[in-house]
Formats: sequence, structure tokens, C-alpha cells
Amino acid sequence: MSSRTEGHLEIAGLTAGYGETRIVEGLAFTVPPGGRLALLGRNGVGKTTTLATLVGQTTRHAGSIRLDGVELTGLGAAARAAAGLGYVPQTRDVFRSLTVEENLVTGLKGRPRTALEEAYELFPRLKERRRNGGGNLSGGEQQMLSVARALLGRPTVLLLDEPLEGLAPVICDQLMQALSRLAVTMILVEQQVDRALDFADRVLLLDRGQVVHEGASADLRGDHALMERHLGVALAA
Ligand SMILES: Nc1ncnc2c1ncn2[C@@H]1O[C@H](COP(=O)(O)OP(=O)(O)OP(=O)(O)O)[C@@H](O)[C@H]1O
Repeated sequence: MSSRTEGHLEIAGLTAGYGETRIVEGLAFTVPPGGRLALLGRNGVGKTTTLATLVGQTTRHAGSIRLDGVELTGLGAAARAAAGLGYVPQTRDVFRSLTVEENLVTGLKGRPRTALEEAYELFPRLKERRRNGGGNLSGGEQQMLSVARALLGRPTVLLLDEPLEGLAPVICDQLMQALSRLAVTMILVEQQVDRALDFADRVLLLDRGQVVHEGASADLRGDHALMERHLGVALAA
């Protein structure tokens, strides 16, 4: 777990995509240590591409990604993880043929097995199911496992791509509560706008690969016109 002096993410002029195709253009934003940023926008605007670009899984055409002053763009995915980036992809990185505990062990990155207790403390359900196969878990359990595994690597920045997708409301509550207790810097991509705004202190709105709004979550919640325009929703104030 990071202290509040780590996990300062600074993105500038970031243009990236897949091969020659540019999906996000000139992204610029910062997240301070311990900050929580919601990355919102309609389907296909480039939210997943943004997170994938931060961890080095796309083609970067321009721009910089600095974590605690260290430039990450020259580094591969493994080195970025070692530098502090934790990633929970939309696909939920669970090895179906491994048990829950074996899945967690793959996240230890050289730490002793006793560190697994951190995961079990965060999600007691995983301890109950530690001998179960990853493929036999419910959606919520898979998501807990994916988050817990990323955290065992002690990231200073955690990137979460639609962690609530397909989960029952009560499981969403549990997961968001667990995430709220973490001190790490987080970027949350989420379709459940209400929950994302509750969770995050700041919000970045993307439209067609570009940042169209950045501000405090509370301010966006009150701006119905902006929400309608870029998200197609309006929340009760
Ligand atoms: N591997 C890929 N190769 C080529 N194009 C891709 C690839 N992945 C995504 N795209 C394209 O990039 C664009 C942005 O996709 P992305 O998944 O980043 O959007 P998103 O905002 O996360 O959408 P959603 O909310 O639906 O998950 C889309 O037009 C998509 O078709």
C-alpha cells in the first residue's frame, strides 16, 4: 500500500491507438497521490484505450506518462507494473484453471505468501473460496480476485476498467466499499455514473478520444446539460 506521497500521475499530450489508428488525442490530466479520478464517456470514446495506453498495451504516437516524476513511455508493460501501475482490465484477469489462491500467488511478485492475508482481509469471501477454481467463481468473486491480485503487487496507482459490469447491486456496494478503503491513487472507468461520481473526487469526460471536461465530481453531478451531452444521462441532484 502506498503512502500519500506516492502515486502522482501526470499525463501530457498523449495520443495513442492501435497501429496507425489514433483513438485518443492529446490527453492531458493529472491525478495527485491518493486521488480518485472517474473516467467517463459514452461507449467507444476511448476509455479502455486510455487505460491500456497507460499500461503500455497500445501504440503510443505522442505524449508522456509520468509516475512520481518517472517517465513510463519508454518502458514495457512489466516495467510499468514494477514502477507502480496496477491494472484490472475489463476482462477480469482471472486464470480459470488455477484456484483462487494460486491466482493470488501470481500477483505476489516475489513477496512472501503471508502477504496473501492482505487480500483475504480486503475480501473475506476470497478466503472462503481459496481452494475453488477461478473458473467456478461468480462474477463478483472474479472481480474481487482480479482487484486483490493487482493490489498484491503493491501498486501506487490502480486502474480499474468497469469493475461493476454485470454485478448485482449488493456486490457493487461491497466492491466499492472495499475500494474506498484503499489509499492508492485510482482511475475508475465505469458505466454506472452515479456510483463513479460517488467514488471519485474528480472526473474526466471523454468524447471521441478527447477530454471534453474535467472537474470536481460534485460539480458534474449538478450539470445536467453536460451530463446529457456527453453521457446521455442526467442524475437526480
Ligand atoms: N484492439 C483494438 N484494435 C483496433 N481498434 C480497437 C481495439 N480496441 C478498441 N478499438 C477501437 O477503439 C475505439 C475506442 O474503444 P475503447 O474500448 O477504448 O472505448 P471505451 O470508451 O472503453 O468503450 P466501452 O465503454 O464500450 O468499453 C473503438 O472505436 C474501438 O472499436
